[in-house]
Amino acid sequence: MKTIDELLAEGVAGKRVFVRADLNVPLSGTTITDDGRIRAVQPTVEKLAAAGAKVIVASHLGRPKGAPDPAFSLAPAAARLGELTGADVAFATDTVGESARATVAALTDGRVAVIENLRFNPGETSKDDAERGAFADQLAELADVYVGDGFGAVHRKHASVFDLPARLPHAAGDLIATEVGVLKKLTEDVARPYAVVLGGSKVSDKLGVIDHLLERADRILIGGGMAYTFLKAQGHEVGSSLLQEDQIPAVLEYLRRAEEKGVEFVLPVDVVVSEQFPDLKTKAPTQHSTVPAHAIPAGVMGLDNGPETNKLYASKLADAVTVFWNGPMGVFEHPDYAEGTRAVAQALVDSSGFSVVGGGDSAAAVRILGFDENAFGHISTGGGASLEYLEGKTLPGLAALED
Ligand SMILES: Nc1ncnc2c1ncn2[C@@H]1O[C@H](COP(=O)(O)OP(=O)(O)O)[C@@H](O)[C@H]1O
Ligand SMILES: O=C(OP(=O)(O)O)[C@H](O)COP(=O)(O)O
Repeated sequence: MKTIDELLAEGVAGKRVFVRADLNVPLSGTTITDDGRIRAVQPTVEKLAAAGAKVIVASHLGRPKGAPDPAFSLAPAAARLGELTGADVAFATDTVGESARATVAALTDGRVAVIENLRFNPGETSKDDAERGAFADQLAELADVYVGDGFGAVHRKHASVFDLPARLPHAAGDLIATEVGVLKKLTEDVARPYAVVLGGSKVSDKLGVIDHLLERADRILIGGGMAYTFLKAQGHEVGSSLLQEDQIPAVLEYLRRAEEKGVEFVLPVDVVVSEQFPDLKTKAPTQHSTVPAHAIPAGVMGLDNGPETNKLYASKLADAVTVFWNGPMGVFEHPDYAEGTRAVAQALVDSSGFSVVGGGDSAAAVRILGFDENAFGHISTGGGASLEYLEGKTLPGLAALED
């Protein structure tokens, strides 16, 4: 992979450089609740701008349905990038249309523009190679050089991640280089016990990693929205909790193999439940209670690990020498459901082992809950991306930068 410094040595002054970032930041309305992913790509953007490039920053945000949707606009992220870099950042209100073309044409050397959410175009995420390729062709017209630095999205075979770098001279940005450098160590000989904590809500995306973890980890702790498919598989009712019913046979197989291999599987023993999903905008206090994980009443949903689970998980992490954690333990965005996530973060801070926290929301959670980033071994901007990297899968966005 060509590094950004090698690219700079070749000279980028006056060139239009397309930076595929991951600016998929958590928002409350139009307010960014954690800007970590923007800060993470800032060094690459600033290096290119300082070298006189015309920098075009592109990203997805959320999962819009292939059409413009103001709720998923990148405008707040563009404004924040401007504040962080202390320079004007132009914003194009489309991705490959008139606004993008005019915005890029107006860029002078050393200036930066952000184009609108790539996923407003159906070609970005299409499974059809030709449709993705056609969108990549349009993106390629905007730029002379491609820099891949959206680590959080490198596991996606999307037009801007996979097809576009094949059409332009390309290099990897500093963020990708750092992320791969740290995660690579976890694929080599890890210091044991090696514990992995999995939670969050992208259950169908992430359950598959357990297949691999059964060969690597000593302990697997499951929480957050991931836990209920396991509890259901064990025969417990889970009310209206997040559930991936079609994965129950796979989960049963994971539990069986874990026992066979002596991998310790740890599930919540109690959970915090409520009849309704909380309002994350007003954060209004909710009616909630703690129940045993094997006795979740009908009509309620599990929204956090309970206090007994928090103690149990802290004890399982206390002597772990290597820990990888992806996915919050609850709906941490609301104070009534943040304790499980806080407890895992605190356990990692208290432990002397090496901990990697990965994922847009997990990384945001530790910062929003007030933990010092430096208390963790590494905070990765990618959840799904880091899990798939650890699995040893070929990541489209890294493979595309190889040659
Ligand atoms: N029990 C739960 N039910 C529903 N959502 C949950 C639950 N626990 C955690 N979540 C949600 O999971 C989201 C993060 O999941 P995910 O995207 O998989 O993590 P990451 O971005 O760290 O990879 C958070 O927004 C959080 O509110
Ligand atoms: O937030 C992201 O991934 P993550 O939640 O696994 O960290 C990335 O921006 C990828 O987003 P996607 O899972 O909608 O493709």
